[in-house]
Amino acid sequence: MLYLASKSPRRRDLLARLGIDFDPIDLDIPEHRLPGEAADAYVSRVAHEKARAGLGHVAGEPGAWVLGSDTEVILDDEVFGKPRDGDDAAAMLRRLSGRTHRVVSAVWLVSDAREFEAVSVSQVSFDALDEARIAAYVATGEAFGKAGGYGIQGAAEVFVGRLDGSFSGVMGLPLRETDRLLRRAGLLAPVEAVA
Ligand SMILES: Cc1cn([C@H]2C[C@H](O)[C@@H](COP(=O)(O)OP(=O)(O)OP(=O)(O)O)O2)c(=O)[nH]c1=O
Repeated sequence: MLYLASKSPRRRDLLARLGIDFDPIDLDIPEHRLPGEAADAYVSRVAHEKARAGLGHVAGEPGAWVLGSDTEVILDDEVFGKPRDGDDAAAMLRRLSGRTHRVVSAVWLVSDAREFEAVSVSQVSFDALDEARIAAYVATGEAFGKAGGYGIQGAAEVFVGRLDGSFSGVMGLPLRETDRLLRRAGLLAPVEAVA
């Protein structure tokens, strides 16, 4: 049985697109970067902690696998998590305006016996945003609950001049990488080699 350790409705929708049955597990894992911890290592650690905590939830169930994921926006080694409030969201968008940032999504698939990780890194270039656009976007409410204070799958897509990477990865669960993990674990059939 596969479990998804996530409260995120987006992750649930994305995983469902891979055509695999799973049950979601609601968890609240604290997300705090440790002093001196590299940004990418932090994303990986949090995703791992989510997956491991999910496994703790279903402890003892034979054959249980748990998927956990974390997504962060990273600019100049600074990690932008989910905004605290509207001012925080506007401040993040001001910093992202006219620049290219990275979006890192780490995915861990864990069982009692084995663990696999995949990481998706995307480069996202934002157009220059003026105060009126930032205020209008924050007023839509879309910024909340999303790393960096924006959702590429919504109205913020118009800010994106260029995306080099994975659209689903930016949204929270990179589908190609997750599909590969599930195949490595034997939860989906291996892909036949094409001659
Ligand atoms: C950059 C970006 C992030 N996001 C979302 C994906 C993640 O849900 C969220 C980052 O927060 P996360 O801490 O990765 O995830 P979460 O708290 O929403 O869910 P859970 O820990 O229960 O799995 O930001 C978008 O939906 N669109 C985007 O364009």
